[in-house]
Order: sequence, then structure tokens, then C-alpha cells
Amino acid sequence: MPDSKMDETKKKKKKTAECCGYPISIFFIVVNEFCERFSYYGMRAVLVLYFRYFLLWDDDLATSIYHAFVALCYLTPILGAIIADSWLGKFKTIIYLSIVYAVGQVVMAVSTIHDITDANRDGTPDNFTLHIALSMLGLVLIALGTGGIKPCVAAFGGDQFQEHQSRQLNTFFSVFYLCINAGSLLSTLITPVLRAQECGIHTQQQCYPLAFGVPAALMVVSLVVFIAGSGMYTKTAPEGNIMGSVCKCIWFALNNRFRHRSDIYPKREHWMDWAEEKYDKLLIAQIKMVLKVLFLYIPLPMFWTLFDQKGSRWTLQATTMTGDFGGFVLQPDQMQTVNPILILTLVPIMDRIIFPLIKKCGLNFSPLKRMTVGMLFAATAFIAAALVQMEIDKTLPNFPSSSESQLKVVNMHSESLIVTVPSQEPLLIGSFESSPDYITFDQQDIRLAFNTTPEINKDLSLIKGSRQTLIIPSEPAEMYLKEDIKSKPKEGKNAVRFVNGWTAYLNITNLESSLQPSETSNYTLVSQGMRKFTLTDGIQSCEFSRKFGFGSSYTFLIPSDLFSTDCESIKEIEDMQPNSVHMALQIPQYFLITTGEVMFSVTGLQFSYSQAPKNMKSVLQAGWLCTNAVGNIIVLIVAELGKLPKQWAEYVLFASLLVAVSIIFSIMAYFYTYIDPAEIEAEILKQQETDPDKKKKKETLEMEEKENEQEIKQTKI
Ligand SMILES: C[C@H](N)C(=O)N1CCC[C@H]1C(=O)O
Repeated sequence: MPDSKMDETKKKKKKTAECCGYPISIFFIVVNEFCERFSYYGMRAVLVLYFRYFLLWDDDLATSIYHAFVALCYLTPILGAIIADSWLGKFKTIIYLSIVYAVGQVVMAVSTIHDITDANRDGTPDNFTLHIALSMLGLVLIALGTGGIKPCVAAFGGDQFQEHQSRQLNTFFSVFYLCINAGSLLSTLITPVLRAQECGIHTQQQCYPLAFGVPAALMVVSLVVFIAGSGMYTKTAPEGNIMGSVCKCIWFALNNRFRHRSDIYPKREHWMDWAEEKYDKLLIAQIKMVLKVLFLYIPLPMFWTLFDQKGSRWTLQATTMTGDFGGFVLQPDQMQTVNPILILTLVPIMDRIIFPLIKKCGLNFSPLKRMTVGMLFAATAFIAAALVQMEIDKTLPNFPSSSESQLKVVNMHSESLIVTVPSQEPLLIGSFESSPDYITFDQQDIRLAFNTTPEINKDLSLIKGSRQTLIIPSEPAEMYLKEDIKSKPKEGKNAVRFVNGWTAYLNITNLESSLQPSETSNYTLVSQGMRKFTLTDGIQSCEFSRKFGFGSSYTFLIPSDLFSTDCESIKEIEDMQPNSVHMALQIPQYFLITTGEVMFSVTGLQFSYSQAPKNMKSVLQAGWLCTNAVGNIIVLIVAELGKLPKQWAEYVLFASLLVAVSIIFSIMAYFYTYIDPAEIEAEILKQQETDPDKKKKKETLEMEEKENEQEIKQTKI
């Protein structure tokens, strides 16, 4: 850095106002981060539901676009860092990209207003293309904004500290992380509640505009707060196209090394030293610092691969568990809020108690050691998840394999039936009852015999890998097969269906269409808690209530005396037991992964700042964030494509991979020497002032280049 610029920065730094040893300006930065993370996580909390239930995408498309968006949010930091370090400086970059971000959030919120295209006022948008186009535009702008400012905000916060505030600088990164998680926690709790409200101009629908509008408003607040602190910030000026110079310098070093590959040339300490002929020693030293750290980052995405499965695999695991905590009921996706809650408690405990205690014991718990231990904690979290999975597996129904088929028989006939089933004892099924459980067959084609008069023999062709129910109506000869669900219902909900034994059409609330006599409805999903169904034939009606747990499936048999018994004679057949393993069992795995996160992520943030040269602080923050993006991409590729037959085995596989990676990382870390970039930079600047060789080397190189050019010209002639 030219001396004049260094002096300028130092002069500016002297002016910063302090409170309790901290620069006052960081107050604006942490509040800005809180609002921004509220905006980001709030929007993310309802995004998949918006895709699924507003845009009506299927599960696969919704989750793929969601993960791709998250990955993009962690890839764009590199763009923001280049703009900040090479062109606009961090302050302006944060402002401009925050505007892009806020616009993106507003576009996203507008895309969720169904009334804008609902000309026929039926409650569903008429022009999905417009809504999709708007939401995709909004998401791209959000990804550009959130990713672009992320490396700049952390680094800009760090820039506010002076040399004598190194202790406060470390605390800043912890407070910064606390704000991230406070924002994340509040928004993940609030936005789903906002979505659940009903709103609309022509028709009342789930209130997505409010759920996306509040995060948009918070982003505007974030921008205003940041601008409000404008007069107090220490702003380091960008130093020209630094990324351009870095790329050219690396290219030159590689080329020069190749040109001098013969043994006659003396070796140099580092391959980047081959750029010395043309480039500043300072720039070369800075590139070496950055490359050293980036090399160290290579194994890190594996941590995020495990971490990011909290939102997918662990939430799916929670859907097979029960969330009834007595006083309150937790939904499967709400389990994720345990992570920010634990962050808010663990960061102060680690900072104030654990790390000082370790230091007092004389142990050197250096940043890279902390990160390694953090990775090991995350691996243990996955072992805990595997143990929980084994417990869940014990309670799961025996679902058919791909070569098997399963059958249940429901008897709606007025008399008991004896059913002869291949290679089984004959089954006695009482009137208005079902066979005790599903019968598993290795073959698809089976013949059943019924003791009716006359005897009925029925040939069935079952579906492989499926569960089916044979419904025997009041007229047994009209028996028919109905396909059942073959996995736990989604999101911890309960699947229910009705068989109409009443003599006329029935309308049942929550069911799509009315039921003909003897017909079986399709499944409808109901949430946990007390649910009420009203049954009516248009003349009479009665109400049927039942309390549901999580993840069960029932077939309700409607009798012929339905209305005379006021719905009380409805009989339930439990096709799938409700979940019985409690969600509280997931707390240890959340605790372990969050402890790992505090050690890994907070430390990584500090480390990336402290080891970066002054003019590449944002670039290194971006490199750090990219590890997260790569982790997300690995989740998309490996976890989605390479599913193991047993979920617990997949957890153990991921844990083992992370242990292996952390061993590699610890070896790499062992050879890493911590540096003080400012000291190195100052030293080189001093050396350069007294280095007469430098000019000579440059002149020689220029002459060499000219000679080469002339040679080329002559050969052409
Ligand atoms: C919500 C997480 N606990 C968290 O703080 N983060 C996950 C990825 C990095 C970090 C964030 O910046 O959001």
C-alpha cells in the first residue's frame, strides 16, 4: 500500500469514538447484521412452502430450487468482495448491494400477491408465469445482495478496530455471530406465523405477502441503520483493481516458472517468487498469505455438508418423531430453532468460561485447533443422529421392499368372513373390521377365497413395493383394491381416509369430493391435535372428532347406522401407528452440532479476518463463505443422489467422512504458521524503500521482453 494511503487510514482511525473500549460505529454494524439476517432467514423460512403451495411445484423441484438459491447466496460473496476490495470500497459496496437486496425482497413480496393476476377471483393466480418470473428475479437479486454484502459487513466491522483493540476485535466476531442468530431465531419464529394469517383483496388466502413483506421491511431498516452510522465509520479506500493485479501476478509467476523450468536456474523459495521480476514484493507477499489460507480451506466444505443437513435430513427425521412436550407442541420444522437458541447461550459460555478456562490450564487452543475440534463435534452430532435413527427405525412399520407387496382386508359386509390367503392360516375377519395387520407377499399375483354363499374366489394382481387394502363392501362380489400410503406422512402430519358404509352419498369436511356408497376416499392430511369432521348426506349431519398425534394413518369405517348413533359408531382402523420416539431425543445432536458451529464458524470468521492482508480482507471472507456454498452443493449432489438404504448408515458415513477430513485438516493446520499481515506488510514496505535491486530487475525484464518482441518480428519478416 502506498505510504500516503496508509497514513490516511491511520489518521482516520485515530478519530473513532469509543464506548467501553469498543468503537461506537460497530453498534450500527451489528444492528445492521441483525436486521439483514432477520430478513434473510425470515424469507428462507417460508420459501419452500411458497414454492410448494403457491407456485404449486412438486417437492423435488421446490427443494432443488431452494438449495440452489442457498448455494448461490454463498457463491455471490466473491463478487461482493471483488467490488469492495478493488472498486467501490466496503462502505459503498454494502450500501449499493443492500439496495439491490431490498429491491429483491420487495419484488419477492410482490410476486406472492395472488390478487395481481387473479382476474376470475377464485383465490388462485391466473398467470403463474408472471409470479414465477417475479419470484426468480427477486431471488437472484436477494442472492446477489445478501451474498455480496456478507463478506464486506464482517470485514468492515473488523476495520473499525484499532491495533490496541485486538481483544475487543475477537469479541466483536462473537457478538456479530450472536446478532446473526438472534435475527435468525426471531424471524424463523415470526414469519411462519405471518404466513398462517389470511389476507387478500378479492379472496382471503395464506398471507405470503406479509411473510415476505416483513423481511423486506427489515432489509430497508438494515440499510437505514447502516447509513445512519455513516459519519462514524473508519472507511479504508479500495486500492484499484486488486483482483486483476492478483490474477495477472499469479499468471506471470506460473508462466515465468515454466519458462525457467530448466535445472540451470536456481530454485526459489515459493513458486510465487517467480513474479518478483515484474511485481511488487508486497503484492507477492499478500498473495502468498491469501493462497496459504485458501489452501487450508479446501477440506472445510465437509463441515457445512453435515451442518446444512439440519434443515433437510434432520427435519425429515423429526417428522417421524413426536413433538408433544406436554405444555406445548413442537412441529418438526420448528426443531431447527434449537440451533440459534443454543448459539445465543453457547457463544457467551464459550467466550467467557470455556475458552478462558482452557487458557488458564495452560493449553494452547489456537484457532485452527478450535476449528478441528468443531468439526469433530459435528461428526459426533451425526453419530447421535444415527443412534436416534436406530431408535426410530425400531418403531417404524414394516414397509414392503421393492420386490414385496402388502395387503390388508377390510370387511364392510354385514357378516364375518373367512378369507383363505396363500401360505397363511385362514383369516377370520369380523363384520366391520379389518385383518390385524398387513400381510406381506413375495409374489404379485395371488388368489383369495371367501366363505360366502356362493364362495367367491378372487384373483388379485398386487403392486410391487406397495401397500394395498382390499375393501369388501356390503355386496362382497364388488370388492376392490385401494392403494395405501407406504411411508410416513409428510411433515409429521396424519393421513386419514373414510370408507362409506352409509347407504347414500356423503360429504365430509376436508375431503375433496363427496363419497358414493361403498366408496373409499383418498387420503387427506391432517395436522397434530384435535380435528373435527362433519359428515352430511345433505339432509342429516353429525360431527366426528378425534385427537391426532404425529405421523399416523387411519382408515375410518362409516357404518350404516351413522346418523342414528350421531357419528359415534364410526370405527377406526389404525394403518400406521403414530410416532412414538420423542423429538427431545434430537436435542443432543443439536447441542453437539451447535457447539461444533461455535468452535468452527465463529473462529473461522475471526481467522479469515486476522490472516488476511489489509486490501484483501473481504476476499478472504468471501473465500470462507464459499466453503459454505460448496458444502451446500455437496448436500445437493451426494445426499440427494447417493442415498444409502438405511438412514442411520448414511449418518455414520457422513460422520466418518468428516472425521477423516478433520484429520487431514489438522495435519494441514499443523504446518500453518500464524501471521500478522500488518507487520509483514510494514516490513516489506520498509525493505522496498532501501532495495536498489528492484529497479534493476524490472529494467532487465523489460529489456528481455523487448528483445523477445524484436526476435518475433524478425522471424515474421
Ligand atoms: C443460523 C446459523 N447458526 C448461522 O449463524 N449461520 C449458518 C451459516 C453461517 C451463519 C450465518 O452467517 O448465517
